[in-house]
Parts: sequence; C-alpha cells; structure tokens
Amino acid sequence: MNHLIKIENLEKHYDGFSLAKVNLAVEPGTVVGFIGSNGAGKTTTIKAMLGLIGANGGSIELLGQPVKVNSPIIDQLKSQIGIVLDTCAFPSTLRVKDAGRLGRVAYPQWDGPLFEQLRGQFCLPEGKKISELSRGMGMKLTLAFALAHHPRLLVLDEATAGLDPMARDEVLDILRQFMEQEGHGILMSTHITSDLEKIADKVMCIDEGRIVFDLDKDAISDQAAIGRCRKQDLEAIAASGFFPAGEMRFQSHGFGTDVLVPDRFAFARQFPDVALDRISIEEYMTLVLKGETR
Ligand SMILES: Nc1ncnc2c1ncn2[C@@H]1O[C@H](COP(=O)(O)OP(=O)(O)OP(=O)(O)O)[C@@H](O)[C@H]1O
Repeated sequence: MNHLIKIENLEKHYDGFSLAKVNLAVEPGTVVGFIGSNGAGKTTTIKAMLGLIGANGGSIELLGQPVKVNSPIIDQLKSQIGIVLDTCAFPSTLRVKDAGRLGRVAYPQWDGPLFEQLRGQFCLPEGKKISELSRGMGMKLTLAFALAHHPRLLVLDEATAGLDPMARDEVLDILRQFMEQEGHGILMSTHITSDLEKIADKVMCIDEGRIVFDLDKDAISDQAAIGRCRKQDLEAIAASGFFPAGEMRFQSHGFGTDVLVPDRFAFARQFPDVALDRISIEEYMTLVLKGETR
C-alpha cells in the first residue's frame, strides 16, 4: 500500500530542541491524531514534512514522492494536499471572496461551487476583509480553501483551535465526509483530544521531540483502562510481576492511585477486585507523560 505520508527517522535540531528520529505514517483511509504538550515538536515535524523547513536527517515521502526542503516536488504535490496551519494564510487586506479567486488561479481542479457551499456553511461573509475575521473564522476560511481543491491528503495543525464546540462538530462532520472518499487521509495535530475521540483511527504522541506512543485509537478506547487502586492494591500489582519492571505507570491523588492499564481484560482476570474505568486519550497521554513509573 502506498502511504500518504511516510516519515522515517526524521531529525531536526534547534538550539535547545531536537526531533529525535521521528517515524510517522498516514495510510489511505486513516485519520491520524498527533498530540503532545506545548513545544513537544508537532509543528516542527509538520513543517519539515511539508518541506517548509530543512531537516537534519531522515527521509520524508508525501504521496509516494520523496520530499526535501524547497523541493519543486512540493509544488507538484500541492494540488493533492490541503494544508491548514495554525494561522490564517491569507494577506490581511484580502476579502473572503478574493480567496475564492485565488483558488481558481492556483489550482486547476478548483471547485468554486464547493468553496461557496463551505463559505455559506461556515457563515463567512464574502465582503469581509481577512483582518476583520475572528481567529475561528480565519481557520474556517483556510479549511474551506484547503478542501475546495479536492486534495487526497489533509494536514491540519491545530485547525480546530479557536472554534466553538458547535463549529468544531461542524468541521468534524466535514472531515468525515472528506474521509468517505476512497484513498483520502488526514494528519491532524491538536490539543483538543476529544475531537480525536470522535474522528481518529490512530493516535501518535510526541514529547520532547520523541514519539512516546503510536497506537490505534481502539487500543486506548476499547483495550486500555484506568485502574482505580488503593495503596494495598498498588503494592499487590507491583509485586505480582503483571507489569515488567519500570512499565507500571501511575498517578496518586487524594482518593487513591490511578494505574494505566494497557489491557483491561488481562488485568481484570488477574485483579478482579480493582475497579476499572474507561480511559480518554487525554488521561492516557497524561499518565504516559506525567505518571510515575515502577
Ligand atoms: N525557528 C525556530 N528556531 C528555534 N527553535 C524553534 C524554532 N521553531 C520551533 N522551535 C522550538 O522547537 C520546539 C518545538 O516547537 P513546535 O512548534 O514544534 O512545538 P509544538 O509541539 O507544535 O507546540 P505547540 O503545541 O505549543 O504548538 C520548541 O522548543 C520551540 O521553541
């Protein structure tokens, strides 16, 4: 199968920060959520992937083509990739309707009626200047622009940040429609992990420039859990050898200790008296990034 995105061993060094051999893949038919704390390396990965900044090592393939910084191949691929970065990409003096004109010039397969439909759906007045749009409206305009040239791949960096909950649901519906078409895929970086609960197939987490987990969402939503432990439960679990040494992750709080349980079924067989709750992506990430280990 041809990957839409295939990054292997990507390295990028800044003063005080490095991307350390990042691997990332997006296959056709999948939505990959890319999460991590502020400054973890999401935007750096995305920019290097799109050839907007140079990399110090590794390989990048977009739609099966090798990519390097400023490579002309990016221009050729541009028509097949919709990009929404975390800022509105249009000059501030432009009006909303001018964005449609730009699209017509930039993309041979530009779909004016689709742009108009999305503009209406997103309540973007055609006469408004870009400088007069709210942050959320700017993101909606960029998304409409990205979708109206019928890309196969969407790359979204914090694209739903700044949108109210109803607008986010609307955008997620549009992304679902986009995914109904064969061969399409999305890479979306976000801090709003509840959006990923609704739409992602895979979730990748980066921390200090390293990928710390790369999982099918079902491995979190269906397979994993939080064990709600008392002190004596924690000791019994630690002593049992259920988790290899150093791989039990937990966080203590006033009411007891939460343990990250990767396989709820195996855990329940061995510790039937420990209460298990479903785990959200956010809780999973917090336990991996902030939990103690034993
Ligand atoms: N042009 C640059 N020069 C030097 N350091 C940079 C540059 N761009 C980013 N960095 C550093 O790289 C690190 C990763 O930043 P990046 O923007 O990739 O994080 P992020 O995961 O997207 O964060 P956020 O969630 O806050 O958007 C940070 O420490 C940042 O300061």
